[in-house]
Amino acid sequence: MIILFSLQKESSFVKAEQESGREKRVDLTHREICEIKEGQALLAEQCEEKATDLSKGNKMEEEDSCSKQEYTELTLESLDLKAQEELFSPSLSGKFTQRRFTHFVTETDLSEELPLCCCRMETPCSGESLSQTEHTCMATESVDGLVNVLKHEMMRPSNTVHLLVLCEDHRAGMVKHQCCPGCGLFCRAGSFMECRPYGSISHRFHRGCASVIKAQSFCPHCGEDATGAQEVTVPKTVSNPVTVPKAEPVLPSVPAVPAVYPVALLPVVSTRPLIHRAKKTTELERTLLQMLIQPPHPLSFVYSMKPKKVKYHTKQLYISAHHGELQKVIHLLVDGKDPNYLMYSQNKRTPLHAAASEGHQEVCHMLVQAGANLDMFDEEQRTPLMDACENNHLDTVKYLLRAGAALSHKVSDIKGSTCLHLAAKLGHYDVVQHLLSKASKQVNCQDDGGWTPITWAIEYKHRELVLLLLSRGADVNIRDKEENICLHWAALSGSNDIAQILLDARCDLHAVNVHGDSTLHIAARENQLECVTLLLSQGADVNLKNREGETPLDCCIYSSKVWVSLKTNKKLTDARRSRDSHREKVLSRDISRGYEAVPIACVNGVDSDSCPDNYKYVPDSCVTSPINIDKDITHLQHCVCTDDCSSNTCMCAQLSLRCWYDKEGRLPLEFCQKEPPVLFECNHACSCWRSCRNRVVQNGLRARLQLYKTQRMGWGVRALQDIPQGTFICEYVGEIITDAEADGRENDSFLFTLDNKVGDVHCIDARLFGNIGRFINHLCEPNLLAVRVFTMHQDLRFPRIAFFSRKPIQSGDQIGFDYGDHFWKVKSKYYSCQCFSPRCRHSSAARAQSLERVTAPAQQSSISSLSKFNLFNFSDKFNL
Ligand SMILES: C[S@@+](CC[C@H](N)C(=O)[O-])C[C@H]1O[C@@H](n2cnc3c(N)ncnc32)[C@H](O)[C@@H]1O
Repeated sequence: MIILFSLQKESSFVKAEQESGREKRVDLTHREICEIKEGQALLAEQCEEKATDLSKGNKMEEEDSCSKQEYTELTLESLDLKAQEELFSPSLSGKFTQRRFTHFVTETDLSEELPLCCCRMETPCSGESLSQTEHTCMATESVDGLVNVLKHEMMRPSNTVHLLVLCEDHRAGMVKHQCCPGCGLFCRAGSFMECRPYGSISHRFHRGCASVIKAQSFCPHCGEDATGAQEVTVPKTVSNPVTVPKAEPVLPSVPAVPAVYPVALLPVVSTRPLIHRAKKTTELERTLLQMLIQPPHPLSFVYSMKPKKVKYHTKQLYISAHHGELQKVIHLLVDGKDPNYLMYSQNKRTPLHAAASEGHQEVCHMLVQAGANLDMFDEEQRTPLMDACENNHLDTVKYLLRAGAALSHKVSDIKGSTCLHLAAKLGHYDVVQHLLSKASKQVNCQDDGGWTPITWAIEYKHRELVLLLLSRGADVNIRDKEENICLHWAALSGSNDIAQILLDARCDLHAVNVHGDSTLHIAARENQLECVTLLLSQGADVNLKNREGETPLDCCIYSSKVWVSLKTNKKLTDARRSRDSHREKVLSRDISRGYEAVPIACVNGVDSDSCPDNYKYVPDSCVTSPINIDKDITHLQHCVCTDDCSSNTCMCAQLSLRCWYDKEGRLPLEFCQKEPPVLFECNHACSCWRSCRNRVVQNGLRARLQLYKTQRMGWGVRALQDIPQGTFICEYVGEIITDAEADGRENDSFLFTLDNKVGDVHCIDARLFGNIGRFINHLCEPNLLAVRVFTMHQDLRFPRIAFFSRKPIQSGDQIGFDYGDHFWKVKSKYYSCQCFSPRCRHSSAARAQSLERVTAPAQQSSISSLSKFNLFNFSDKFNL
């Protein structure tokens, strides 16, 4: 019983049950025999005949029931004598004999052999047998086109010519290889080719005949290189030749007659042309067969079968072929029964179908020789070769292929299967291997369901066959009509080790079919625990939904082991995904695009936001409208230092009372953080070197920082190294705009006021153009200190805003400065501070408290003194 499962759920399973051809046919055969027993004239006649045979002591019954093995032994015995004779005969080439003998005792694969002669293979024809035929030698002498008929014995130089009844003289000539294997004419006079491989006996043949039997380059007798053969001319000695028109030596016009040799010894040539030339045995064939089967022979029961005047129905040919009754088959063929008879009650199968499905190779050969069509279809479009493949008869498969049977036919009634599909389905390893050796391209041939041979091997768990097919190029990702791939089928059949093999062969674990079912859906639905475990371990998605919205968990049996396994995996997967979602992803290696001396990476471990890209990173402040900054070099105060500007005599340092930077370039611990002085660094008008100590901010960013996503403050900046107090961290860079323009800007979250108390007020807006400073958040306990610094110009309206570490900062700490009370006064309407410092002054709780304090005048002064440094004069701009 073959059940073709659809991979769809139970409700939509397409189950197609079909009777296996073999089982079905066997049943029907029995039925037919029963019918016959019930009174059909045919069998009655046969029974009667058998009874008569038995009473006469006829051995036919025993012979019929003789097993194939017994038959082989008998024939081997008889032929062994021949082989031995050949082996030790001084007249034969040892090589030739060895080839034939080896061939005889080993394999039947004659297709690879040279088409050599069989001049020494006599049919065991005794004088007694000949008494029933005409006592006429059928040998024909060829003397340059003239032929002369001579006397008796039964031989032929090759199977391409008829068996000839020969006289003793011609038998001797045949044995001496004087008969041309191409045309069967004796070469004793006239011109012909002679090959003398070993000097003693010459092998004779016609040059033209050699090409007819495809032996142009070698002697058709011994197989030796024919270039050494010579053309010789022997004077005519025969007095009364029968004159016939001169003609090129050609093959006999009738098909080759089946000789009663064991099939293993019969040279097999493609019988296709013969099949097409003759559907039925000719009169001549029948005569010769009759001659062969008439005489009893001491070595082979084959020849002991006596002719009986029995009239068989052609059906008997089918039945005998099915049962492997070789003699009977021969007898029936001689009797003129049609080898292509269609057995209507058996799906229009032919006798060749019957013999092939049972592996009766020798019967097949007889039928083929008698004109049976190798590629005859039965009602299911099934050929004899398919039957042999399906029933694992390797030798018969080999024979039929050698004889020319086609491999690529498809069976229409069983979903377009080829021989490979049929053999793969049933796990016939050797047959599949042989078929692939003959037609490797068919390895991925799809049947009507879109299934390839490997699909069938997988479904039926033929592990070794799967490996074989993979090694021969089977594609594991070919999709069938439902878009399943091989792994779906392994999941369906629950074949864990095959699934592993397929995964190793890069079968797609995540493929889904037309129903959206993954391999895990299939394994879960089929309750295949081991497969489920394997697929999960390989990373199959336990949460994947099919077209109906079902996950694998929804498909399996509730509380089953598969369910527990999937449930556990789901929990672990969900937990891992949750963890993964928090794992930081690097969104940018360097947001400064190389403009800073150290790269600034951007990471996000909080959400799926990508790197901020709504601004342009610039390393220095810029303008977008005309702003007149005094950069006149003659207006610059500068030093004339000859040292490294570390002394108090440095003019630049004197501007800010002293050089504040220590030799490490840091602000000293005593630097006033409450009211930081304005710093004047040396400039290009100075006499000192560019490397003097009084240049830090102008040297740019040096600390290793990272832009990262905070939990509650949007993007923020953290240190990636421990930073000592007083270290320059970065500048607040942006677009320099007038205060009036700043007031008109829609987004005021990035404004830093440069309130200098000396002239026009300007701001730095980092909203559209900015550096890492624009991401620094407010901390109520800030670790940064904002300091005004002048470097290349000294226009007091436009100080640079430089952040220094107010205290030691540890690697990983968020850096932040105090935005000032005014900022929070404005922004607290929208949000509160999220710094979560114990001393947070702008959290919602802190704000509520401060509202209470507003009524207490004593504390108001303390607030105003605190806000002095970070005083926001107007709006929500950061202020120094
Ligand atoms: C100069 S930006 C700082 C970078 C900003 N976090 C971002 O994602 O672009 C200022 C904005 O950051 C947010 N912010 C800064 N410090 C904060 C704090 N302590 N609490 C809540 N929000 C803060 C506010 O939205 C504020 O308007």
